[in-house]
Amino acid sequence: MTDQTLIILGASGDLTARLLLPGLGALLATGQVPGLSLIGAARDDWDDDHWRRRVAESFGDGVATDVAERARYLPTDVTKADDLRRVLGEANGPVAIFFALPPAITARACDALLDVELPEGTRLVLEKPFGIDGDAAAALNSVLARLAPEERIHRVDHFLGKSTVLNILGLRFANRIFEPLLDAGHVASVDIVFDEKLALEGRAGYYDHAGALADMIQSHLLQILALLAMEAPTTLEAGEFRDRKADVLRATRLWSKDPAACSRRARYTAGELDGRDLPAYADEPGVDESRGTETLAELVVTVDTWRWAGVPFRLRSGKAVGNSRKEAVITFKHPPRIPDGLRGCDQPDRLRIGFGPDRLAVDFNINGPGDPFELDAVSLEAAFGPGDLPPYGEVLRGVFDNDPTLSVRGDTAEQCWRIVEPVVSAWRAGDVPLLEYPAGSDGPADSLLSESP
Ligand SMILES: NC(=O)C1=CN([C@@H]2O[C@H](COP(=O)(O)OP(=O)(O)OC[C@H]3O[C@@H](n4cnc5c(N)ncnc54)[C@H](OP(=O)(O)O)[C@@H]3O)[C@@H](O)[C@H]2O)C=CC1
Ligand SMILES: O=C1O[C@H](COP(=O)(O)O)[C@@H](O)[C@H](O)[C@H]1O
Repeated sequence: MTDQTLIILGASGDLTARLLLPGLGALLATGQVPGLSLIGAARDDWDDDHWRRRVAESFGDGVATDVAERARYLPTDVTKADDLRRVLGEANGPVAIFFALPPAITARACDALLDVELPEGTRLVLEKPFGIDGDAAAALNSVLARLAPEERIHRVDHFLGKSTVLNILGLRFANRIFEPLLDAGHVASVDIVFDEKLALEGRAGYYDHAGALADMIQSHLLQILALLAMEAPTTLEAGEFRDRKADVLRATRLWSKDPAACSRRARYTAGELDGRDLPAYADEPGVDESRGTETLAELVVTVDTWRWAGVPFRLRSGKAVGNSRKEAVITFKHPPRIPDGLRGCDQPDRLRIGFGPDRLAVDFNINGPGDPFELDAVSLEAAFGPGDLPPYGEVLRGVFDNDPTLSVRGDTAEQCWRIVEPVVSAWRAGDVPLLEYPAGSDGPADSLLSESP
């Protein structure tokens, strides 16, 4: 049994309670991380008992009770080196430091760590968005390089821990029938959509500074794009897998030189969603309306490679959307020639990879009942098997195994900012209007996604 310690900076936050601790509980329940101690740190004036109750509630009944009972909480300002030194002084064995903090605070905490001696083998685990823009991401990478070697820096993107997202690899590279068709010769467009019913949910402190573009598209959806567009790696070992993803993101740029033509931004107004009356985003507690933060973003990019040049990849994510649509849709070109006499072949073939519900569907045209020359659109569906672990459990397994495969490499994090930066500048300059949509609706009418949900 190897003793080690997980330190969670931002222990009182939403991420820690809702996703990180349940993921850790599920991982601990497998017995794969024996000897773990847990330390929580945030500015809140909590004590050990308060933190232990939160940990036990998030783990669930009877899960890793020894870890919950021994957990420590230290009131901490993570931007102060003395506070961080005190927290590290309580740790046993090698340490993993999880920054469950808003990105600007993470950067300040890393600066503070430069004045602290870190135990041998320390792993640094950073949340998305990585930095607040490209310059900040580059600066943060320089600081991190002084704190730990790249293989011990885990830039978390929990979408890479979702079994449905990882299924893209199996679907593409362990089957003969789809992969030969995935190129500009056959594919008309690729849509990656993550529309949520969730609204702000009390997260103004973080979200009002990030917005949908940084919160979802610059991070999660570009990672999905990388998996959908990458060349086949010979192995899923970290070095090669991350190289193939980096190839795609380096080749990705906006569809047009005019950000107004290839981006949309919008914000929800008051509305009703599943019986909940939601206030307008601008009226949510903690929101500064003058920031003009978007709650829905769309972006069209091209992956400028031999395989994909000319295929639009349309990325979209929105909050408080009535129809929770979470999927990647590959739309194929029409067949080059349909014999005269066959009717009803208007729908293009589509491959749909659902991220909730987790399902795979192939839409195509076959004989319907009755007239054999009249075709109907049908869908073949399969459910993806659930993963052993929730996404954060999967991500943490990589951290404890010292395996960075599922984390985002430093250069890739900077590329993701490079891709969205012309849009960020155009939005800041007011070149793209901030549209509105009622909460509970399907989003703004002026959408870049031609296909209706
Ligand atoms: N919530 C989610 O669904 C997800 C969040 N994330 C990422 O997780 C990160 C955190 O988000 P979230 O948990 O929602 O944000 P919250 O605002 O809920 O939590 C932020 C945490 O940081 C702490 N904090 C802030 N400043 C300091 C400081 N100077 N010293 C010590 N603690 C500090 C806060 O405690 P206090 O202010 O009391 O000190 C709080 O515990 C973000 O980068 C987000 O992108 C990623 C995936 C999903
Ligand atoms: O990172 C984030 O992801 C969630 C959506 O992910 P899910 O796994 O909870 O479905 C999103 O709601 C949140 O705004 C964002 O920060």
